[in-house]
Amino acid sequence: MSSTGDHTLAVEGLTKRYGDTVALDGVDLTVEEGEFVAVVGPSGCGKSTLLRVLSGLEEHFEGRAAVDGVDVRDGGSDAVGMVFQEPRLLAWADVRENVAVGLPSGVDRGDAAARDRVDDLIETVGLDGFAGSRPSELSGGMAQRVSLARGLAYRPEVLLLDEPFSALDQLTKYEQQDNLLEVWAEQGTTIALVTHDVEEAAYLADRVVVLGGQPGTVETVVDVDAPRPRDRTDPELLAARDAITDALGL
Ligand SMILES: Nc1ncnc2c1ncn2[C@@H]1O[C@H](COP(=O)(O)OP(=O)(O)OP(=O)(O)O)[C@@H](O)[C@H]1O
Repeated sequence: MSSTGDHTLAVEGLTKRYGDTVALDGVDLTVEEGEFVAVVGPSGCGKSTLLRVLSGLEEHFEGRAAVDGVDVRDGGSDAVGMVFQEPRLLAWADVRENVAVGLPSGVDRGDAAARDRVDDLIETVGLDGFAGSRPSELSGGMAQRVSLARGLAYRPEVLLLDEPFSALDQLTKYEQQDNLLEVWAEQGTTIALVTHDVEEAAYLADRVVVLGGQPGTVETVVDVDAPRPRDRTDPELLAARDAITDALGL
């Protein structure tokens, strides 16, 4: 993938209503090219809604949302990839086919390089040996990793991730977080990641946006200054976690 856009995310005065429910209320957020931003907040504060607006899935909202320099209402940019909270796999297709769906259009899926790319991704997410399995044969955590591999297959320049590791056990979660950091470092991807996990947010992100309450507004933004590659026990990470936890009122 390569786009002519600026690989940024920009939201200004974003208000999103569902009937009488105000999901987001006047949210401003900018993510610079190559930056990794995490969004945390209590259940129902509008985190998924924010990603849905950015990915062009919501038509009706107030304010402005642009991805890769393109207003989402103008069709958005094809440099954007999204990994949804639920894996949304094709039930009739095996793991290999589900991952291949994520390859950019125009790529011949039968091509040797494309097959290698898919196999590499399956290995990266720790599912070698399951390439021929159907979604019904996978655990929730395995299905979530297929979904992540599908999102990465596209090599998006801007990646929107909605709780991509929520169904994983702790060890697998750590492995997948580190894999994502490798992809991010190699490809210079701009990432916005929604998570409930404060430790995950602090470990992965350059900045953590804390959304508060219902409706969702930006409560505070915590800069995570710990050097990379990060050590999970770095005192700066622990301090960032405390700042996020305080902002969440936990
Ligand atoms: N399609 C919809 N129709 C009606 N209300 C909706 C819809 N989608 C979201 N909402 C409401 O908007 C608010 C924000 O929802 P959203 O899913 O964005 O929150 P969230 O922070 O991602 O929650 P969670 O952490 O539980 O996933 C909630 O009150 C929710 O009930």
